[in-house]
Amino acid sequence: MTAVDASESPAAPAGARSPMLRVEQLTREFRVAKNLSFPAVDEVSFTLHQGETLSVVGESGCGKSTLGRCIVRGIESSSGEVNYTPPGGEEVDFLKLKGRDFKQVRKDIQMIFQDPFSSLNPRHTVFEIIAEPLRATTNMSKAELRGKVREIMAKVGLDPSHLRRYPHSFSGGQRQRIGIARALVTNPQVIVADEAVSALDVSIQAQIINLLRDLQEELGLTYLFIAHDLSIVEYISDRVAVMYLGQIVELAETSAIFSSPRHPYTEILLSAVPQPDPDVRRKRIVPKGEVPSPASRPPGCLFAPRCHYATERCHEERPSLREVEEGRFSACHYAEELSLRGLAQLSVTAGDDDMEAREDPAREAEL
Ligand SMILES: Nc1ncnc2c1ncn2[C@@H]1O[C@H](COP(=O)(O)OP(=O)(O)OP(=O)(O)O)[C@@H](O)[C@H]1O
Repeated sequence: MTAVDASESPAAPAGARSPMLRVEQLTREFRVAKNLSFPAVDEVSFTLHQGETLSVVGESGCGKSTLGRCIVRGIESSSGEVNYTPPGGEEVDFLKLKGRDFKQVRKDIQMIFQDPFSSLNPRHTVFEIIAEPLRATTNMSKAELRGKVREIMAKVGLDPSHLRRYPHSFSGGQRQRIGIARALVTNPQVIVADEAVSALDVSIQAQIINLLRDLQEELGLTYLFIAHDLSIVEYISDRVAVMYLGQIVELAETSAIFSSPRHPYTEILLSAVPQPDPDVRRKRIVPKGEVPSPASRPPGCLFAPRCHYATERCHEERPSLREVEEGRFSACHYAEELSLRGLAQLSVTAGDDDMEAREDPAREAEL
């Protein structure tokens, strides 16, 4: 388990914006057999600041969606806190709220889902879909609801006169705009966007990403952006959290993550990102072995069985997520040594041999 003291919860560097969502030791276990459960989200702690975009990345199954759904209370958490500070208000633990207090904060924390095809009820009109969160959290009259829905449709680039249409008459991009309108209709502060563009064509992805950025600027939104496309993440994020087997293994500002990762898993993820410059290509680092089953977790560092740099210590002692530099957090015993290498040293010009890192004796000797 990652042991993160609440006082060292990963936060942005000093001078950054005020904390809006403080996630503390959030855990969600799933039962896979009668006496066997595993933490899909494992004592995750981080702070989301007002107006920032924090992206959560990691390979399929690492717990990104479960984390997002726990934060918006789409599913119950097993333990932990989601402390929310409304603008000008007092911090509350969203997970503990009930009744009117719950509804009040529910309006402020909304989610955009991945698939605009399956997440919209095909039997409901656009009006019914977008108005639903308002119906659940307010007592607005039908006329008020209609006015609000029209207003938000226009804001996300939909024609307000289409509010009686059904989802099937819209394209993928337009459907995602409907999903965004539904998330925005309650005037939220925090949006959890779970793979919000990955089901869309590339040209449409750019439009939706730019819409999200424009809305953030106009409305002062705070985003938790769950994604696996690192090119989009680099473009959209202020900070990036890297997840592996339910835990955050690295968290830092975007430029720091992309220029000099401080965790071997981040290094591997980045080595797979296509380079825009055809004369420069990165060595693709191939992790050892398979992703371990989430239910059979190794005793030491969770990544050690696949890590090219793992030592005996890594197999025995679980590293906690610690601040290795101001605003930079890594759960690697050797994070400081990694900083000396980083991906800059892995860049090679086209034509060089594309070796796996484990075959490079010089790299192995560095540890
Ligand atoms: N309802 C469930 N019951 C049991 N296990 C689940 C359930 N939902 C998710 N899991 C498991 O929890 C782990 C995390 O899943 P999750 O969907 O959060 O990962 P992810 O990183 O979002 O993956 P993807 O990018 O593929 O959506 C996986 O091992 C998944 O199989």
